[in-house]
Amino acid sequence: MSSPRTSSLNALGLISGNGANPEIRDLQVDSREVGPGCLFAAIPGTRVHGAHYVERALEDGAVAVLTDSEGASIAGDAIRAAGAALVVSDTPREALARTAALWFGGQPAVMAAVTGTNGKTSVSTFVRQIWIEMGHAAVNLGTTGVEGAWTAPLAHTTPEPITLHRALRAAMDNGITHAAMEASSHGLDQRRLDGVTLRAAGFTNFTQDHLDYHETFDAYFDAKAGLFARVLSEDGTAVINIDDPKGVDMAAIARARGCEVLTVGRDGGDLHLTAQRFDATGQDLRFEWQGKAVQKRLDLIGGFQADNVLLAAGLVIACGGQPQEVFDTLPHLTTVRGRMQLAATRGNGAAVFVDYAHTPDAVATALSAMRPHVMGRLVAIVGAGGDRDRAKRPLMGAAAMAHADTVIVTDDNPRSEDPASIRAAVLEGAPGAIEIGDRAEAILRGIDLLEPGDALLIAGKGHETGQIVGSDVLPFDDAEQASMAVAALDGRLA
Ligand SMILES: CC(=O)N[C@H]1[C@@H](OP(=O)(O)OP(=O)(O)OC[C@H]2O[C@@H](n3ccc(=O)[nH]c3=O)[C@H](O)[C@@H]2O)O[C@H](CO)[C@@H](O)[C@@H]1O[C@H](C)C(=O)N[C@@H](C)C(=O)N[C@H](CCC(=O)O)C(=O)O
Ligand SMILES: Nc1ncnc2c1ncn2[C@@H]1O[C@H](COP(=O)(O)OP(=O)(O)OP(=O)(O)O)[C@@H](O)[C@H]1O
Ligand SMILES: N[C@H](CCC[C@H](N)C(=O)O)C(=O)O
Ligand SMILES: [Mg+2]
Repeated sequence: MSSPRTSSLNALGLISGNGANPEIRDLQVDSREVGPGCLFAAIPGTRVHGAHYVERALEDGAVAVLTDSEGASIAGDAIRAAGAALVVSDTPREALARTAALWFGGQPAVMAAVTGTNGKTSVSTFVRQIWIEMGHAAVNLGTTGVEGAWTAPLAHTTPEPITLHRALRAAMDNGITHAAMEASSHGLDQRRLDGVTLRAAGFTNFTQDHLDYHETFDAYFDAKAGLFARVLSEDGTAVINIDDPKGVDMAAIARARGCEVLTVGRDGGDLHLTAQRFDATGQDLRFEWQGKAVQKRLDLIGGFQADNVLLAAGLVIACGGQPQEVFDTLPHLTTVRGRMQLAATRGNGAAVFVDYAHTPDAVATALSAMRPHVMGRLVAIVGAGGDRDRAKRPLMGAAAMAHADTVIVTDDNPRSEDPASIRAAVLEGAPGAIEIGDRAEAILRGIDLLEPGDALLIAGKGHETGQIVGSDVLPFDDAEQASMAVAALDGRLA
């Protein structure tokens, strides 16, 4: 991966209060990673101010520190005593994002980002699939890592700017011309993608999640709105699901800045879904593009995937794709890993799906989306993550009870919390549900319940390959467990 080996502080757009302009050899946001010639970004965190680690960074060779006024008052003396440069910014996270963009000096030429409570991974994956079908070298970047014509693992949905721009530069160096990325609310709030140049930005929907971090719905909305109010430039296009009332607000925010807006929806819009017909393997869609009817096959389970696919098509069009060519790719789209993924089928024909629903709205959406594809009973396995929004737990239980015939409550990444108390919170909203803490056993029991025509949705972990208990990550893959359970049960019955 190529990036500049050195740059001066000023060439990175940063000015030191003492006029120093040292040669910069690396950027770091964590003092533990700092080495000689490094610019250390000492930013205020949720637990501690990074400025408390400046002395350690200076000892390890930092030659410049980017921070805010609070950081300057904590560490200014040490920085001056070491003769290092001190750059003070009111918005140090944004300054870091712009510095990282300049440092790595390149990204795929055509980029789109998508935000919303649910559907970001799905939409960005469909955008990538459409681009690839159209012959472009494309990737999507987010919860499932960098996927497509070039791949790399990522630890976060929207990585912090240094990791993000390193990945974008590496993608570009590997010939990638098109990239679709997820903009998480944490990422937007922390300005992680403020250095990315976007042709288009998309909005899926807005419901409850992450209130542990944002605290109020207003703060959560404002974080997401940052994509249209700040990150998308004025010559970019906002592609908005206007069925969600918050989409109408997002469109107004984008329009007020002079951005073009392309609307998508069932109630109307430039790209307007007018009819859907479901069968066992997918659905037929009828939609209108600027008033002209189009009909296409979609080999995807779940009515909501049509909303995601049309939003993706809108983003590709907003990035310059020719609409008819874009629509012709839709029958070739394939399941997004861990999203309404058919994981196994029992000998009696009953189907087992794995899905990443981990919010109340997603649980309701995923289960109700399965109904038209299922003739018999619908069984759901749900759980909620530890160290995450506690308020969503009973609501997830209630959503499962409202939309499935049988509900099993199990564990999903308890992290540092007591798994039994997380289950108890989910069960508050799901009285009468079956409680089975061990996820493998829950899957086995769920599959054992299936009769001909029934279906099971295993919600919450999707593509994940581990169960996080304490600080350990124990190997666990819902799809693999489902296949093993089907083999064990049908083998026994045969
Ligand atoms: C809650 C949250 O988002 N935290 C992010 C935040 O860390 P923080 O504010 O808690 O950091 P802190 O511990 O207070 O430390 C403050 C600063 O001191 C620095 N430090 C700390 C210790 C040390 O020894 N030396 C040092 O320099 C830290 O690097 C940090 O810059 O800033 C850090 C640096 O940018 C991020 O790495 C970190 O993400 C953590 C790892 C995280 O897990 N975030 C999750 C919740 C997240 O972002 N998830 C979203 C959404 C997922 C979804 O949509 O479902 C995602 O985009 O992945
Ligand atoms: N348009 C949608 N409306 C409602 N629910 C959806 C929609 N798209 C996906 N979902 C549900 O949300 C789950 C997660 O989807 P996806 O991974 O695409 O969302 P995400 O926004 O990327 O999530 P994360 O915040 O974890 O990154 C899916 O498995 C499905 O259950
Ligand atoms: N990436 C999201 C979703 C995780 C889904 C679920 N498996 C959980 O652990 O809560 C998060 O970290 O909140
Ligand atoms: Mg995602």
